[in-house]
Amino acid sequence: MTATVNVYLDKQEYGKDKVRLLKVHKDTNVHRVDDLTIRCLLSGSSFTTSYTEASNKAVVATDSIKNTCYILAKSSKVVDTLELFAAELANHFLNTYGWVEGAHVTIIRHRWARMLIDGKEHNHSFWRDGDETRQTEIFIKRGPNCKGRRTIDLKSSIAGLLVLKTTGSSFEDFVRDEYTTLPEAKDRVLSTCVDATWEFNVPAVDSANVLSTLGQIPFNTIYDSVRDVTCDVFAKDESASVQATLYKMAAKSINNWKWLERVSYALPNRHFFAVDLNYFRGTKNLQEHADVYQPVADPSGLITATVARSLSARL
Ligand SMILES: O=c1[nH]c(=O)c2[nH]c(=O)[nH]c2[nH]1
Repeated sequence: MTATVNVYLDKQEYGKDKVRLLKVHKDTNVHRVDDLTIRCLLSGSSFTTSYTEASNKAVVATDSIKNTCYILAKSSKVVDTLELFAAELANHFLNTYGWVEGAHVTIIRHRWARMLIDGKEHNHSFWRDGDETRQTEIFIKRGPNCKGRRTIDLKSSIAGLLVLKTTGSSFEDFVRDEYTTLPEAKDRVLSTCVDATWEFNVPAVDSANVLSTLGQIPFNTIYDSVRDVTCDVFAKDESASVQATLYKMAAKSINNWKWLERVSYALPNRHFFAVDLNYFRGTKNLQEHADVYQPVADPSGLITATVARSLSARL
């Protein structure tokens, strides 16, 4: 006889993923678009029996969750501010279904840049100018003791911003031992695909005040600013390493915005190695002679860090 192992449901969340939606803002004849991919996940102890006892009594169908995304996109005035639209969605599920304890919404916004036609920005034609996306993730929970309170975890990010600089980057003075083959580089190509995430400091609020509290945060300006800082520091820093440049980027955005608690970066170091052409008539292409490089897709370095506001800076 096999012994029965005691198990329990440790965690659960369910909902709809990859809800695709294009909102066209037609308030003037200069149309704007928000091309979104949405994930809405619900959680709470009432859903336990759907896993453990095959009871669907509490289950809001994921199909209804998908429909809700479209219905709110129709009525919402804030689709163009991802954080607020995500909050509207999460709030809707908590307000509509009293047994939902947590609503977790992630939205990805895909890029559409306005076309330049005859030298002018076109009113209603767009092109995809890169794979970079803007994202936000909000998790609103009913207060554990006070059901009318809401705690809000909110972070936003830029993913897939591909950048490259051809000088102003070195990597020297690292550990040299029997495992080392990498030469010191006084001047190298630096390229990375930026993932940057900034976490907001949002106080717990009454359910009625979720949207008005969040409405005070200039989310779109913060997004533009973090993106600008990322590019500005990348371009201007005389980089000693990806680590050192990353830290400057993150620290600058925390300094710029009182709302930001933590800023994280994940920066793959997409290597470009100077090709040794010495075999061909002694051609010089290493160190200060380098101008022909081989991009190496794999493996890449991966440098990650989170920089947080220190307690003294909060006072
Ligand atoms: O900026 C860098 N950081 C590293 O840790 C590292 N390691 C390496 O091989 N090249 C680099 N570059």
